[in-house]
Amino acid sequence: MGTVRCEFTKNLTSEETIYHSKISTIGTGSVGIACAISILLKGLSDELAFVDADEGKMKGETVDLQHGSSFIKMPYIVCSIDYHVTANSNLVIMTAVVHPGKGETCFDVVKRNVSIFKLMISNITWFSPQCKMIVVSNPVDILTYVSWKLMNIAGIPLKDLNSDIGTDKDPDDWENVHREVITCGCEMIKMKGYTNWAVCLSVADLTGNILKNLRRVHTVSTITKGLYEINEEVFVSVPCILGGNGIANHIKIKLTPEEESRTSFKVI
Ligand SMILES: NC(=O)c1ccc[n+]([C@@H]2O[C@H](COP(=O)([O-])OP(=O)(O)OC[C@H]3O[C@@H](n4cnc5c(N)ncnc54)[C@H](O)[C@@H]3O)[C@@H](O)[C@H]2O)c1
Repeated sequence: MGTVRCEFTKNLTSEETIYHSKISTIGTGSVGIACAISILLKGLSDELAFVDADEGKMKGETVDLQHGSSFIKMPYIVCSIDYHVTANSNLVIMTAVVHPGKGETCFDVVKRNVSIFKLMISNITWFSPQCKMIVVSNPVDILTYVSWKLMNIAGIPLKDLNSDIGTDKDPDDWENVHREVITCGCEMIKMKGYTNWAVCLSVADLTGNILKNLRRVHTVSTITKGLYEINEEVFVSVPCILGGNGIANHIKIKLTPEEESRTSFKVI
């Protein structure tokens, strides 16, 4: 008498599974798990791997997801504190972060996060030298600003309808939108302690563009040395063409002298 499996089916082909779009998420906190769910619900991955330093939490999240895997039609969800589990990923999403300990200054925490980041990068590239990476961990970039003259609805520039848009003279006070973009993250953190859904749904959108090589335009934070008179290696959110090779092109926006002056800053 053979195993139940042998009695139940007759095997015709190799059982070895070939995966086509493996995604790994480093960090299984509120952002890592929301990214995973957003990606799974879009059916973008056929293998998902998690790495986190907190083994108990990581295993708990993984088993919880595995229990629901029949509803998302993606059975292969694995985890480990060791990066070998990420081997041959097409895409790796970095969400790991450490928070300030008692008496730690902001600079202490930044230093610790930089060391973690370096370790993550070396491990990820060792096991998946060809992968693309999306970094969600903060600080993502040091500067976000709106370029009003390019804002349009159905191709009609809002600046043509209201030449004072975004200025002190604007009767509609559109500058308030700019202020809200800058402050809404902090407001949400005051309300729920963290933010995750909007950013992770956006990460899933970027993931689809990369895995399907859609070459769509997204505003993402990228190195901008040489653009807009920026002479240092700083990351700034600018519109980019995103495809299978990651960021393929910057879109060169024509800035007014006033907008360009906002890009001049000192790197400390
Ligand atoms: N870009 C955005 O718009 C945006 C939005 C929300 C959050 N974030 C950022 O995303 C990051 C994650 O946020 P979160 O709410 O998920 O935090 P979290 O504290 O819930 O999760 C972080 C996870 O990282 C893990 N971790 C810590 N050190 C690690 C290491 N060395 N190796 C592997 N895992 C490690 C922790 O165990 C934890 O599970 C933060 O930097 C946050 O500021 C960015």
